Amino acid sequence: MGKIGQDLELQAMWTEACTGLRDRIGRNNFVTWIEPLQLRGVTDGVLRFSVPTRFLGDWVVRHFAEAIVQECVRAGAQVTRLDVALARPRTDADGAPMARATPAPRAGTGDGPGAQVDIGPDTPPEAEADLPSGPLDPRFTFDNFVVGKPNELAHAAARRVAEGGAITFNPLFLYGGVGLGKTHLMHAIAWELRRQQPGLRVLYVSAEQFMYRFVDALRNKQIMDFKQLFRSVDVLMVDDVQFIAGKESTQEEFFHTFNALVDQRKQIVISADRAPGEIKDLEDRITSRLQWGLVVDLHPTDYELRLGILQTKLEAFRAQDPNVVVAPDVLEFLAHKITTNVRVLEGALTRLHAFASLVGREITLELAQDCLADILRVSERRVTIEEIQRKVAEHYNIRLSDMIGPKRVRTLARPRQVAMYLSKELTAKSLPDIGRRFGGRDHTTIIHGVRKVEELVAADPQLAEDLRLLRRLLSS
Ligand SMILES: Nc1ncnc2c1ncn2[C@@H]1O[C@H](COP(=O)(O)OP(=O)(O)OP(=O)(O)O)[C@@H](O)[C@H]1O
Repeated sequence: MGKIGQDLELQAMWTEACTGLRDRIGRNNFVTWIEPLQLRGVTDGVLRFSVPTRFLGDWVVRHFAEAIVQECVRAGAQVTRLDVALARPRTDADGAPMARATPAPRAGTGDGPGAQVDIGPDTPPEAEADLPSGPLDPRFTFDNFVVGKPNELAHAAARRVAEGGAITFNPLFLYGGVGLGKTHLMHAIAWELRRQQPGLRVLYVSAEQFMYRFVDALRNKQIMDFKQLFRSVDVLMVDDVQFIAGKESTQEEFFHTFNALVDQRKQIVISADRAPGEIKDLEDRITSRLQWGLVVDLHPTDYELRLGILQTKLEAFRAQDPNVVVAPDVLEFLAHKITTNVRVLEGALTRLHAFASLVGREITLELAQDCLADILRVSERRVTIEEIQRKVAEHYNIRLSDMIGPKRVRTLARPRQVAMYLSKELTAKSLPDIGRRFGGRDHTTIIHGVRKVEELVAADPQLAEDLRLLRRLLSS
């Protein structure tokens, strides 16, 4: 048979094998991994493919070699293994075989039939040379992280991951309200891993960056580079994962990235503002994967932790400028008053420090109250609906998801109404806003809930006591 006849026969065989492969490994895998392969020929029982990237070649050999060989045999080819080489410009215009890459072929790690990857000169791909990680804040280290009861478990888990030893949980999922130290802990892990193992490929991105890079890659037809980058890291850290909720393609890509890394036993660290099960519009399969490892909650700060953070910060300021003197009762006062989040607490101290440097005298309680009047005013009424829901759920021993969910049984409905009532009383949110935070309920449901509690409380001393206790907890 002439060359053209052989080429046609080869093409027909490959088309048939592809049909089998699509059924066997699923459309997504097929489009991602098999479509970019170019069958160059068959020599001595070896299927020879060219691949656009080294990563794709490695991946195909590791995951699909057996399937490819079997489907080709089924389609009539007499082959026992495959060989992939990086695509190179052809050596002449009429399609002579492409030049083989220079170094000796490396044995593939593939399962099943023998496979070889010939991946060209031994230059690291871009992903290995320079990982485009999101910027890490130099202040966000373990040394600067103050540990207290509300965050001790999250801190211990982060430390464990930062040791970089055998993976004990994957992923580590850190969640908590605004400004409670999630990003700080993520950066601390990345710093520590980089310090201890400089060769480790640690990639930290916010979920937003993940999405924009994905969209960019799609637009610029560089999706394989994108996959290569995210699947070739040793540790992947994604901050604020709730951002991808409702964004279908990004979720899909995140899902595959996640699976690929877990398959390779690479560590993943995720943060979010709430527990996996409470992130609305996140696909179930992602929610369940996020729960595979260790899910840890950063609780709202308590007085002792806030005081500890203030003392640590003040020490840092004083190391730079020993003339700054802040009376001890000022820190206690701030730790009592500013309960919203650590970011606000830090902001208050920074302002005091700037003020003290300017006026050149000790910061007394009076001066602090003056200087921080606006922050203190806001703090006094800054309780969030999420905090209220969490505290009320804890108090009545129900799950937070049930507080927001649709079930109407009395044991859930009453705590829900209490939380609605407190949300109305302690926050400045409108009724429709509150409704949205309670699983998208209508504002009339909130009015009903508030009235119900008002009605009951007059006759039910236990409920009155519950409300008193909850108010105290929420304002401390
Ligand atoms: N335990 C802590 N010790 C020292 N600093 C802390 C601690 N917790 C939080 N901070 C500081 O509070 C600020 C806010 O923390 P961070 O940015 O980590 O919050 P976050 O939980 O990621 O919030 P967001 O949801 O807004 O992203 C940072 O400056 C961080 O250093």
